[in-house]
Amino acid sequence: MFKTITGIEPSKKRVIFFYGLLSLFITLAIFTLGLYFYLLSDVSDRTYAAKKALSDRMNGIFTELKQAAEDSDLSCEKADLTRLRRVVFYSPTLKEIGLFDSDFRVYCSNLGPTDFKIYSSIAARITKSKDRKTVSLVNSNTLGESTFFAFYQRADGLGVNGLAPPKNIAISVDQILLPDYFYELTIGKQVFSSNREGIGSDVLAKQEESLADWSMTLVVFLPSSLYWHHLWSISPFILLSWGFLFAVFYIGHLVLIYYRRSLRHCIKRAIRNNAMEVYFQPIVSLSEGGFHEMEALIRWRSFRHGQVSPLVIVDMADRLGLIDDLTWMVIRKVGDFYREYPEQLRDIKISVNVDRHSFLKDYFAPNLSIILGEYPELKGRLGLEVTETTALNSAELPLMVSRFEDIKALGIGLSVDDFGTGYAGLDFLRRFPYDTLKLDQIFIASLKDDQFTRQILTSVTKLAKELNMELVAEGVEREDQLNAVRELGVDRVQGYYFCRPLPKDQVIAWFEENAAN
Ligand SMILES: Nc1nc2c(ncn2[C@@H]2O[C@H](COP(=O)(O)O[C@H]3[C@@H](O)[C@H](n4cnc5c(=O)[nH]c(N)nc54)O[C@@H]3COP(=O)(O)O)[C@@H](O)[C@H]2O)c(=O)[nH]1
Repeated sequence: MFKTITGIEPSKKRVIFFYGLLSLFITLAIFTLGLYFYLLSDVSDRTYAAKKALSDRMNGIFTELKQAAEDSDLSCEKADLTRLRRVVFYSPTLKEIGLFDSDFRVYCSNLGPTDFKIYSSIAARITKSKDRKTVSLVNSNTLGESTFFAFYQRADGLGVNGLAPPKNIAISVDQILLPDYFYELTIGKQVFSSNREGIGSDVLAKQEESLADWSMTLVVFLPSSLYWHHLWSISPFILLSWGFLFAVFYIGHLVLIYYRRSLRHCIKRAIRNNAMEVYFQPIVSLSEGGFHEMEALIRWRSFRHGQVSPLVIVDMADRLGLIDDLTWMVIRKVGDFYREYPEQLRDIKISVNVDRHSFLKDYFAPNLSIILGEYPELKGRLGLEVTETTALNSAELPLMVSRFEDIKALGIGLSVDDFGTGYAGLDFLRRFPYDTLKLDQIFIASLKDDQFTRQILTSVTKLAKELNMELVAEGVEREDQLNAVRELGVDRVQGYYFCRPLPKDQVIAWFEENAAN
């Protein structure tokens, strides 16, 4: 049995392999995807930051150009030259600055008077722009090929142009994007600054921002090499997380196994799976010398915990909120027993133990009626033994009387179990419509030698008879106890003296054997 069941459980090696693989898969999924999404968000944030820095720099350049244009006239006098030189001296970007007239002729620069015409295409863009500003990449005699030019024209036609090497402007982008990302910055279709040739691997993602005011576009590339580089650098952390996750899984697995093997869980599962057994103990009638009653008693042998006491089962079922499920299971098994041995059990009543508090529940009697519908064999034969383990309060008392009446209306007999040890007093017997009173075995054990017990039981017996209740003496183990019970005038007896609780086939065999005698 043990081998069969442990055979179902996966071996330790397989469990470790499974959780190892599962935790590795989850760790890799979290880190690889996490890194990918982190880089996507980073490239997007940094592209936006670069665009903002570029925009600030462009605004700075035009502020400088406006300063240079202030109070200028067309003379290129000393004051003009001084102003132009001061702007260039303090500018972080501009290397040269010039003034042009309304015909777009540059007549003055910080180097002195000059005379050349601005390209007509640029002049047209200045005229068309809404605030008479534009930028361009043009050759310059002083700064060489692809020099950055910014143009601003006042409303009266006087304009200022500033020259800068592209790297002076691109530095604001470089500071934000390098060395992680590659980018290309264009003005119109002309490439203004770019390092995209250096990518050297696949591009994992691309982010684009445009600065419409300056016709600039910034495209930023996320190279796959950056992704792999980061993944490699966090690999020790990945390994640690794998180990941690594996430990969490494995400890969780051990806790689950521990819980599944716990008595609490085993009892829960056995009740849910109908996996408990019911034993039956005959009750003998002394006057008739026969037996027409039995008590159904729960029995359960757990694979892990061995034979479990019914007291433990009942207590745990109560704590798990499964006490009623236990009762339904026992009653159905009694129904099955009648079905299996219809002939042998034709004249036999069987009683089942029920905690008194179950009767207070409003679904109890209706559920019982449903089970009687499922098992018509139980009608007129089923009895309930009410165990009185806790006291009833004043609100519960009248409710209990009405519940008892509902149950009796279903044709079910009611007995007071363990009379004398629970909360059932003499007053109870008068109030509740019990059919049978079962004297607890503790009194039977001391009946012969204890006069006080004898006196109590004599009055109880008298009262029971007055109330038309049947009496059963529980726990009769020896002949002297049987004689004492007989002397008391109790007719029906239950105890090891006659028969211990037995499984259904054995109790049927006992019946057949004893009926023959
Ligand atoms: N709510 C439910 N309670 C149940 C159910 N099945 C049992 N029980 C209750 O558990 C208590 C212990 O039951 P158990 O160990 O089965 O003991 C019963 C008999 O085996 C025992 N007995 C009978 N004859 C003798 C005897 O001669 N000597 C001796 N020492 N013991 C004997 O007595 C118990 C009879 O119980 P009861 O008549 O109910 O008092 C017990 O309190 C059960 O009620 C269940 O399905 N539901």
